[in-house]
Amino acid sequence: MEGYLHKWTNYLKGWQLRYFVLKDGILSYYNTENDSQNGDCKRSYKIFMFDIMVNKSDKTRVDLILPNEHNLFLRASDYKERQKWLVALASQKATYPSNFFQNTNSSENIDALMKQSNMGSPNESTIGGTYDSTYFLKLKQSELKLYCDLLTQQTHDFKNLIVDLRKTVPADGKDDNNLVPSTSTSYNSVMNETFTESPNEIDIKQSNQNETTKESDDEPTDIKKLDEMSSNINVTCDMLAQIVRNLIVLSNTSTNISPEAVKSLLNETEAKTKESTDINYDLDQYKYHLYHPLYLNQQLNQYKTKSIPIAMSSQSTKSHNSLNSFKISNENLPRVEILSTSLPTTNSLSFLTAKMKSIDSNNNNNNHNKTSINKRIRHKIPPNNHNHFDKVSFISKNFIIRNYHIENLKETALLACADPVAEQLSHNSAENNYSEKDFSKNMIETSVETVVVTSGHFPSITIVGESHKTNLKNHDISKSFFTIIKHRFSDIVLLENNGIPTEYFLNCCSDVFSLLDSFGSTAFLPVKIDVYGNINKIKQKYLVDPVKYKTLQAIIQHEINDKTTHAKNSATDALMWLRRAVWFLREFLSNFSKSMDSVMSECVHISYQKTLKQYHNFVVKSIFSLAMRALPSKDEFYKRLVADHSVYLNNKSQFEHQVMEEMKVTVKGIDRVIDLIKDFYLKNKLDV
Ligand SMILES: CCCCCCCCCCCCC/C=C/[C@@H](O)[C@H](CO[C@@H]1O[C@H](CO)[C@@H](O)[C@H](O)[C@H]1O)NC(=O)CCCCCCCCCCCCCCCCC
Repeated sequence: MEGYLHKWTNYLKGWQLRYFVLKDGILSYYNTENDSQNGDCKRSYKIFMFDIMVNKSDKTRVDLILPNEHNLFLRASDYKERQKWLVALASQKATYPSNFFQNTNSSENIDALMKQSNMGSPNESTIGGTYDSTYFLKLKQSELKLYCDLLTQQTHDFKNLIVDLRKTVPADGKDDNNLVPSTSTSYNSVMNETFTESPNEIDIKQSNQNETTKESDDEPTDIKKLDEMSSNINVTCDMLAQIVRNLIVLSNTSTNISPEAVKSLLNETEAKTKESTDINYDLDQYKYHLYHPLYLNQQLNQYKTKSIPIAMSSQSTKSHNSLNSFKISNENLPRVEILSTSLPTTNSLSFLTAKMKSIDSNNNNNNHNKTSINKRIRHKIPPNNHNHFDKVSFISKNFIIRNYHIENLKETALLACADPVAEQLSHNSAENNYSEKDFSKNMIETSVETVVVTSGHFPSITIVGESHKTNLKNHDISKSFFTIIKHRFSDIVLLENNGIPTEYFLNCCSDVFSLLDSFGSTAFLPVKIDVYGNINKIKQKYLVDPVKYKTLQAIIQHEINDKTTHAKNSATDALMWLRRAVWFLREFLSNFSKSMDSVMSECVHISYQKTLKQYHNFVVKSIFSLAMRALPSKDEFYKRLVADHSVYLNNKSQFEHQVMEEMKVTVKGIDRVIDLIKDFYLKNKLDV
């Protein structure tokens, strides 16, 4: 959904008209509609962070409340428009819950995609297994809350209106107390307040005329208004009843619900959501800001200093050591926002966490320390680097963490270095006088350096993540999808007895299949649902006991011992299908990277025939045909794989060579794991 809304700025500037776009859980605003088309975004917010409130006195207002932080007050052109935004916001909040943003592709992602597909093309989500009912519960709960609030407000208004009407026209219908002239203003003000979309419809002049004329002329307007109001209440009640029915169904359902049930749940409210949320499964750059590493990078390149928050709280650093163990939290504190194409390394995050803790405890114990940190740092910031500062986020009472995208890494690194050389460089950078050599030397030495810097009111911590740039080989034309994804099959480190690390393997799958998102067509949705459904099933199992299930083989062995390999939603079944998907991918990459002249559709066809086709009935085969028709062209495909389009356009063949090499490396990495899985399955007489 998108459109103009007034946004409260401050007492000086008041309400300002801005163009808002709500999509994929992100509310972004622009100065004008034109700016939205050019991607000139003023700011973006993740909707899950806000409480959506209906304003009690202004029926055109939606208040987005972020406790202890920035609130967003919006005003629609009229009541109906406000209602549409409310429903759209609430629906998006439920569709994109906080942990949706955690990984490049989380399981919630699938649910959201599934929901979108239901809206766009109802039949497409009915393939594959079952879905987790938690998502739908959350969705319905959120809807329930919104409609309860609305109903309360509407009935309250209704009651006020009746009370006011009673005062205006006494029970016997005569204005014995001659109240009409004096109360008409109050009556009108209530009506105006209640029906803000058409305040002028109440004719004040008319109401001041003699009683006979007034009563006969005003009555239809009153009744019209009362009708309108009661029908609004009716709609809200219907919605509520529907949601309650959904909730009853959900509460009687096991944790998994069938695609049919999903369909009926969504179809019931389809009319409402379709109209209000206007979700298309088209490419949306803001979505990629959040979870697609390649697109994130592209956007950052494009918008330089625009902020793209990826929020994670640092709750679980102790027990796990990968980035995925950082959970998004709905609470405001503590939270770390990382604004970087290259997410900080595990080391840097642990370092940061430790640093935060020590700074916090220092601050709590000793105010003097806080002051000295501020002082020490202030003079280190080159003045002209302020504009590189991105979005801020509280991580503790006193501190904010900022990170910088890769384009600013030079400045970041320079700013972040605490040693004398760095300080010297920092000064140089202010004059744009540093050399690349100095910089790279410095980068290596200080790649996880942390320093406290100040900007504005708050002291902040800057961490410098590992630069992917430094990973690039000399001949690399541009970063590709393969260099940017965080988990690569080729990087899998096998554990004892050739154990495949569960978490890393699942992350590899998530990352690599995320490219499908960029294809943009709903035709790939069944594939995504299937793949991520299986990833999720295994993940669920893994999360029960990450230590016990640290390898894929351990999970399957456990099911073998428990004789649950054939149970519904078993990890054994999920891994079998996931392996088949990866096998298909492997074949495709292998075929594609054989020659510069390879044809996309041929490669897909051959790979399909060799791998998946044998397991598919005619329905699934027809889905395959559908996906084939939506295949991107080869050129498009390469564009999806390149971080910097302009570099690609000037060096097409070099980039294509680079990608082909990277594909070959990926194929080798995949081979290692899918062979091990196959061996394990065969050894245990499991279907593979
Ligand atoms: C270049 C892009 C080409 C894309 C072409 C995609 C063609 C795939 C067509 C197949 C559609 C399959 C849809 C779903 C089918 C399911 O019915 C089937 C069975 O599901 C399983 O059912 C079990 C119950 O019976 C259930 O327990 C289990 O959980 C469930 O999985 N599933 C499958 O057949 C698996 C299909 C996987 C398809 C993977 C395709 C991956 C395409 C990847 C392309 C990535 C892009 C290239 C990236 C290159 C850069 C790194």
